[in-house]
Parts: sequence; structure tokens; C-alpha cells
Amino acid sequence: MRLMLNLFRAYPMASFLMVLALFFSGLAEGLGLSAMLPMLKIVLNTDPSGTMAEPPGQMEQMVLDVLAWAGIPVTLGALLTLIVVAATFKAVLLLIAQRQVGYTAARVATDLRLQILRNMMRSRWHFFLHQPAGKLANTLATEAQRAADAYMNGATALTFFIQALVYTSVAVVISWKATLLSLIGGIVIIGLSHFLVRITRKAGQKQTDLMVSLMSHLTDTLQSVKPLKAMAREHLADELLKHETNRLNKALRRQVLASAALNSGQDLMFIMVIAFGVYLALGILSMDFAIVLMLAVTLGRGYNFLGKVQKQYQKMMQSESAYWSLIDTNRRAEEEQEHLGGHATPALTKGIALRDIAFSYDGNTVLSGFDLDIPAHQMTTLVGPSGSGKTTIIDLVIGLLRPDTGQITIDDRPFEEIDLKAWRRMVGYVPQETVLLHDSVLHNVSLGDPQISEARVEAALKQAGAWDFVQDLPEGIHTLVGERGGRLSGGQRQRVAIARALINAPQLLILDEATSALDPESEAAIIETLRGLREQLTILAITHNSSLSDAADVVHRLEPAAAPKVATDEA
Ligand SMILES: Nc1ncnc2c1ncn2[C@@H]1O[C@H](COP(=O)(O)OP(=O)(O)OP(=O)(O)O)[C@@H](O)[C@H]1O
Repeated sequence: MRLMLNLFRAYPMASFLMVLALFFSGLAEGLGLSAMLPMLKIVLNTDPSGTMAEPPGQMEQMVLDVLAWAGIPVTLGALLTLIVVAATFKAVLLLIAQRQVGYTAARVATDLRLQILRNMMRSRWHFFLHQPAGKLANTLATEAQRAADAYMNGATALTFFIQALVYTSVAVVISWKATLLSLIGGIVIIGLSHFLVRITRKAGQKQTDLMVSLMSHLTDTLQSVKPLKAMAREHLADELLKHETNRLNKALRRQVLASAALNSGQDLMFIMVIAFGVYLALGILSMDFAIVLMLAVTLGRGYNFLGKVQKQYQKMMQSESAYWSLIDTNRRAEEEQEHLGGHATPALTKGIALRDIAFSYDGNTVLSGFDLDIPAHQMTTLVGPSGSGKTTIIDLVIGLLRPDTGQITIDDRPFEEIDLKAWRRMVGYVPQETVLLHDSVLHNVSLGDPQISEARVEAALKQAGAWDFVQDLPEGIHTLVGERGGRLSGGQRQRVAIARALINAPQLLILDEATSALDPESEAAIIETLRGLREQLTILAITHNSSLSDAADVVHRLEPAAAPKVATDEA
């Protein structure tokens, strides 16, 4: 229920229109239904002169009064027309309401997806890194869809509830005593079957938890298929996933069983109550047949809709946990939004300075008392053993991480005063692991920016020493690079990534072991390019490679984090 209230609050207009359409469709249904009793009386009780043999009851009198007021004669034809017209109205209004529900459900899924993606993208880097990719994929694909399904089920339950109300109201007018008795019977049946809803809810929660875990493992496994296959260890992936898949299967089976049991059990109980009621009314109380028939129809339909309300509610409970899981992930991402600093736009004319920096990951100290100068228009390289904190320094310079203590300045201006977005727009970044998008070379360099022309991409590829091999690809710059760039060699991927970093004419080019996969010839060409680029930009490179260090203006050597020590050689 809280889910529906939440979504009604988020989409007030759409929800109001839906409820309005449902209300009027209910009224139309009630009107058509009310005309049925006089019609039945005409059919069952009419004497040859065409007038009713028995005096009209309260319900018929009401309908007869309305017809007299509208100047419509009480004939079988008029009543049948009234029923058809009311049914048409009801169908049209129900269609409008259901269309509204469908549209809103689609919007719910889309909005939730966009919201969570936006909040994740804007969250602090350290938080983002701790989110498994599979969990995020699951949130965006499965949980958002299940949340929309839950809304759809909740809204459909409301539709059925209004219809159940209409039938019950008509039944109350015919005989309030019979209706009251039936309602008590209905509530008992609903209460008895509620444990099946609780089972479904638990199974739904389990499904949500297991899907997160399964998708996280699945994504990890899929990313490391090559070593698994190369060492004939595929069965380990099977084993890892089998356990969770089996548990998921169990939860799904419990869900299916609970909803099947509700379906058949509930219908059976309703039919038994109706049959008993009809026997009581006709066999023992000798009530009028037309009235009993009308009561059986209205209360039978009322039960039917009441049952449907519970079935839709059960379905909603099955998916509801996905909505709350998504909302929770979104809330945490929102709480972890990164601060984008001040308003000053940097120019990078003097350089970047890190002073007395201390940084630790969850208590694990990586840098302490660390100093570094990155002069503008020079090439600075960071060298040092694995794990000494080189990538961490780069993340600090980009502002993805913030130091625990110490200060970073750009052209003597503290980092806190810098507009972080403007700063990052000045950066060209080539990461340690080059993962390309499953798209063309062109798209991988421009990243889909419509303002970047093909000629600019070609120029960047030439600058990165990639043009020769790109030209030879079957469709040149338009060739698809495959999943994660799998159709290119490691060195080719690196050159495409360098072109991507250069395309926006950055002021600071950061290379995190970006030439590690290149052959000596390609590397020499890239280094020559980098030398030439110093006129236009500042370069900060991490390397284990002596050629790049030899070409650098400044080389910083880092010691392992346990004994932080910095030595600076001027080249
Ligand atoms: N997100 C993280 N969470 C926790 N610890 C981390 C994280 N990233 C890095 N570390 C730890 O911080 C230390 C420095 O890592 P960093 O990646 O900066 O080293 P590096 O010098 O770039 O290493 P390499 O040359 O192997 O890439 C390592 O001990 C690493 O385990």
C-alpha cells in the first residue's frame, strides 16, 4: 500500500485521472446493472397485457423513476438499450483508465531508471567503485521493471476494487441482509487466503535479494570468461552460479505455488458460499426468483472482483520489494553525491601542486606527507612499485578522490575553489584498462558527441598513431570494435583510447600506463607525439616503462605506501 501512496504522490495528475475514469466507469457499470432487475421482472413476470404482475421493489422503483423522469418508456427494448449504452460507457472509461495506468507504469520504470543512473553518475567515486556492476544492471533492468509491474498490479487492484464496490452497492439496494451475509463470507475467505499473500511477499523479497547477488556474480564471471576457458575452469563458474540459481528457482516455485493456490482455492470457496446462499434463498426462504437471480449475479460478480483484488495485491507484493530495493539504492546514491567544488574556472598556466597529502582507503593509508609538483606544459611521469599509490594520485588530481589532509592547488588556487566540472572538461584521460564500447571506432572516439565531426575524429586518430590500422579495418572508422573492444588488439585499443582523450584538445592529458600494450615502434611514435603536444598541454603519465620516463621533463619516484618517500629527478 505504501508503494501505491508513494507513486500516487509522485504522479498525482496521472493517478487522479485514473481514479476519475475508474469512478465513472464504475457508475456506468452500476447504471447498466440497475436496469437488469426491471428487465428480468418484465421477462419473468409480465402478464399478456405487458404490465408487471407484481408491485415493483425499491430497486426497480428507483430505475422506473429515473426512466419516467427521462421520458423513456419501460419496455424490454428501452432497458436493453440502457444496459448496452451503460456497458459502452463503462468499456470506454475503463479503457481510458487502463491506458493511463499503462502509460504511468512505463513512466515509473523510465523515471526510476533515469533517476538512479543520474544519482549513480553523480555519486562520489569511492561509493561508485563499491557498487557491483551487476547490481547496477539488475537495478536498472529488473528492479525498475518489477517496480512498474507492482504499480500496474496496485492500480489494477484498485480497478477491481471499484468494480466490486459497484456490484456490492447494487446488491445492497436489492437486499442489504443478503449482501451483509455475503460480505462476511467474502471477508472470511479473503482472510483465510491471506497467508498465501504473505508467502508470496516473502518469496518476492528473496527473489529481489538473490537477483542482486546472482547478477553481480554473473557480471563478474562473464568479464573473466577468457582465463576460465583458457585454463579449462568453466565448471567453476557453473558451480558458483548453480547454488544461487537453485535458490532463486526455489523462491520462484514458492511464488508460483502460492498464486496458483490462491487462484483455485479462492474461486472454489466463493462458489461454495454462493451455492449455499442460492439454496438458502430459494429452497428455504422461498425468495422471488428474479431477485435471487440478480443477487446471485451481483454478489457473484462482486466476489469475483474481490478475489481479483486479492490476486492483484498478491502480485503487487511479489514485486514490491524490488521497488523498495531500488529506492534504497537510489537514496544511498543521493546521499553520496559528490561536491563539485567552487566556481573558479582553472586555466592551468602554472601547474598543479599537491602539498602534504594524506590519503587512505577505509583506514588503509596509501599516501602520507606526500608532495608533488606537476608543472604546466611539461611531461611529468610517476613511477613506482605496484600499489604505491600512482593511480590514487591521479584520482586526487582529477578530483575523483579528496585527500584526508593536505592541499591540492591549480595555478596556486585551492582545489575547493575550482569548478570541478569545468576542470574535468579540461582533462583527457586514458585509463589503465582500456575497455571500449561495443560500437564503431568513430563512436568510441567521439563518445557520441554530435558536435564532434568525423574529420576531427580522424585527426585525433592520426595524432594517436591509430589511423594506419583504422584505415585497414573492413569498414574503416565505422567498423564495430566488438564487445569491450574485443575485435582489436590491446595496443590498438590503447591507441583508440588515446585518440578519445585527445579529441577535445585537453589542457591536461593523463595517461595511466597507457602505452603498456604498445610495441616499441608504436610506443616511440606516441612518445614523439606527446613531446610535440607539450606546447599545447600538460602531461601526467604513470609508467613502468623507461622510454616514457626518459622522454619526461620530470620523473617522480614513489616508494611503497608503508614508507612514503618521494624523490624528484629533473630530467
Ligand atoms: N577503491 C579502493 N578501495 C580500497 N583500496 C584501494 C582502492 N583502490 C586502490 N586501493 C589500494 O590502494 C593502494 C594503492 O593503489 P593504486 O591503484 O593507487 O596503486 P598503483 O601504484 O597505481 O598500482 P599499480 O601500479 O599496480 O596500478 C593499493 O594498496 C590498493 O590495494
